Amino acid sequence: MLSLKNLDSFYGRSQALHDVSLAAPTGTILAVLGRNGVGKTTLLRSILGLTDRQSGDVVLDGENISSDATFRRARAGIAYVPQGRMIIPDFTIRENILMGGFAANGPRAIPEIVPKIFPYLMENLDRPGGVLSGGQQQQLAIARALASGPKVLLMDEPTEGIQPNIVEQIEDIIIRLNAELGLTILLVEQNVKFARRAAQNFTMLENGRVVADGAIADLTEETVTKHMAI
Ligand SMILES: Nc1ncnc2c1ncn2[C@@H]1O[C@H](COP(=O)(O)OP(=O)(O)OP(=O)(O)O)[C@@H](O)[C@H]1O
Repeated sequence: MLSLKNLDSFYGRSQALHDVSLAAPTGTILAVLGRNGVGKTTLLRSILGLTDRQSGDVVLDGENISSDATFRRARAGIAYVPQGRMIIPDFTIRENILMGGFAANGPRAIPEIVPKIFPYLMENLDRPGGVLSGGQQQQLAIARALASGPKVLLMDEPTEGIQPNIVEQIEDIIIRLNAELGLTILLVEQNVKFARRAAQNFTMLENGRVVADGAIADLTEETVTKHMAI
């Protein structure tokens, strides 16, 4: 279980998150919803200690990791698939994947599930990451995150900017990673339809605060319109 208690988070003097509490039970998907700029990316970054300053608790499986350095949080089992993918274009696909292993203590290896879910990457390990399409780069970012052997995946708008015909494939992979590896996933999404398909629970943010949360089955269209319509 990953939980946040009364989390405040800051960039310089500017407070981006206010008193955020949430819980993602082990093996579930929690959708983090809200308009652009409400603090969804900041929430994921705060879990890894990547903002300038934060207070409150980040608790993973009963252990309070909120004063740990980022690399210790990664070693505790949290991996990040950032918005924009952030792969290194001049590194090979293999190097990009193995880079994720540096976040963990164990041997550096291509994770066992990668050939099953991303055969294209396995067949092209020596090609540079930069030649991949958006969808393939997203696969690579997910493979890199898996290389640290995580318990929790933080995913920031994983289908953003990806060709419509590939979006469903990425969505299916996310659902599979949860179902087959039992990964707990925090899924930042603007796509409510996918959030409803994948997640058990949701948290809605507005201006850096939680304004609604609960089981995704209880997320009403009224709440979506109120907090997500532009
Ligand atoms: N590095 C930064 N330095 C200062 N302020 C920042 C920084 N990153 C984000 N912010 C501010 O924090 C607030 C929350 O931004 P954040 O990127 O977390 O929102 P978001 O919901 O993820 O938006 P988007 O969907 O556009 O990614 C915004 O007001 C933003 O301007």
